[in-house]
Amino acid sequence: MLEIKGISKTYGDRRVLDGVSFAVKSGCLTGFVGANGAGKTTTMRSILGIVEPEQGQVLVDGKPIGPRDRARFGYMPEERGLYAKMRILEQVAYFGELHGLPATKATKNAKSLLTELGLGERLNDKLQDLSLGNQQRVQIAATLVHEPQYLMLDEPFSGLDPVAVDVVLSVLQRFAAAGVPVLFSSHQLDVVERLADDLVIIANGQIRASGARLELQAEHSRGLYDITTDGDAGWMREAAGIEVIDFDRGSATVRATDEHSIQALLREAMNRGQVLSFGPRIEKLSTIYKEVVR
Ligand SMILES: Nc1ncnc2c1ncn2[C@@H]1O[C@H](COP(=O)(O)OP(=O)(O)OP(=O)(O)O)[C@@H](O)[C@H]1O
Repeated sequence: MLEIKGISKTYGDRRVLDGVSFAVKSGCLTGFVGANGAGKTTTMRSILGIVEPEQGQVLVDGKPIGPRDRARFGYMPEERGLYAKMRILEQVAYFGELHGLPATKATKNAKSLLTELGLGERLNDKLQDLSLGNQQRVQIAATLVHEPQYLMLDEPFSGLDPVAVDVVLSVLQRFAAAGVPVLFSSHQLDVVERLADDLVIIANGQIRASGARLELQAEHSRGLYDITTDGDAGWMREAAGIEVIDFDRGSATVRATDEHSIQALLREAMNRGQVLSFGPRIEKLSTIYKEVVR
């Protein structure tokens, strides 16, 4: 497990990280979400020791992180740094060797990762001859080639088509399943909602929410229901203990103050006509995000 405890960083008179604390659990994909400039990259750089925070510490399995731990990290920075004219297999293997792998092992890992990422037919192509999405896959292979035991990726899914997102996801899940803590930042909330086991939401250098995604969604969905009737649902606005959040003719999203109010609403709806569908609503991450960063 990777723990970030009370990290603060100031540039000039701007505090860009303010007591940032969260954990990245082994075996989990943790999505790191925040607006531009919220502090995601600075947090990742602090974990890696590229940025020196004034306060706070990073713990690896309960102990302060050291250079040996950092050598076992895989980090994919926001600024991609590959060689345009180098063949991709050679290039990924080279990154493996830079991390201390023997040449044969580096080539073996590079080949199997690139193949897993769907580039098995392109091993001898130069990077510059690949589409941007495929170049991104190569960058991911270069991040993973030395079999890192901790993973941090800045926007690994940006610019990928839906099939590529799934390919990269399955590779990251394989690492997570082997016990690797995986932290990835993303602006694509729909992608994070689908992929992340845990969530960390940062705004203005402060952590606004963190923990299991499903728990966070359940917490923000308490008392929320979707109901569709065959008539006009306008009467629900007057129902006791009910707040209508959204409304479109026969359909409404409501928040009930208690169990009794929602049961009464359902009975009344059935008295008035047909209830076509009814069920608890799980709040979307994009809505929760807007609520917690406000
Ligand atoms: N070396 C630096 N000197 C001065 N300010 C910096 C430096 N690095 C980052 N900042 C500032 O710190 C804040 C946080 O930046 P950071 O790159 O961590 O945000 P981010 O969440 O990664 O944003 P994005 O989603 O746009 O990548 C920003 O206001 C940025 O301008």
